[in-house]
Amino acid sequence: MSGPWEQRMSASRGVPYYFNRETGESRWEKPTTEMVRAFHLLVKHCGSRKPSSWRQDKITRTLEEALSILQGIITTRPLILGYEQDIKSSADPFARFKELASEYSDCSSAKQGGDLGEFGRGQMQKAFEEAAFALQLGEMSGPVTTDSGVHLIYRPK
Ligand SMILES: Cn1nc(-c2ccccc2)cc1C(=O)N[C@H](Cc1nc2ccccc2[nH]1)C(=O)O
Repeated sequence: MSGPWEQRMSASRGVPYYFNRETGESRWEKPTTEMVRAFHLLVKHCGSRKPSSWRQDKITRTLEEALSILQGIITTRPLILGYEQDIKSSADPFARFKELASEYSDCSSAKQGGDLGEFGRGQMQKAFEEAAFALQLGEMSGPVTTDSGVHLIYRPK
């Protein structure tokens, strides 16, 4: 069984149950092992769960500023377009996404272009998981907010 789930035997009932070693969750029904591969660009803010990153020791921007940087209203870059518009108007959106994630994402996955690899349900923060699983292949999300900050998510073809 791939992903964080493992099958265990219930001593009291004498039947198998499923334990998620990442979240500590147990359930009787066998979890679907649907997995997705996603990349993301994270802009943290002062209220983020961990308001620091490889880019900035102490992140002080507000949530509003993080959102507008992601959507391109206030940009700290020479380009007039924000990240989201920039990627959408690019000849190769996925290549552009990885370039911007490598340079601007506040997640340590920036080192590999924002690649989070494959993950199943129950591994990422719920809002991120729902958005990632709802994307079609080759599609990018709009801004997705989690406790970590504001994300753009890309599901490669
Ligand atoms: C979930 N994850 N994978 C990596 C990662 C993956 C591949 C290579 C290096 C790091 C980093 C992280 C991570 O939680 N990073 C956090 C920020 C963050 N919070 C997230 C919430 C949901 C999905 C991705 C997220 N990344 C941090 O650096 O403060």
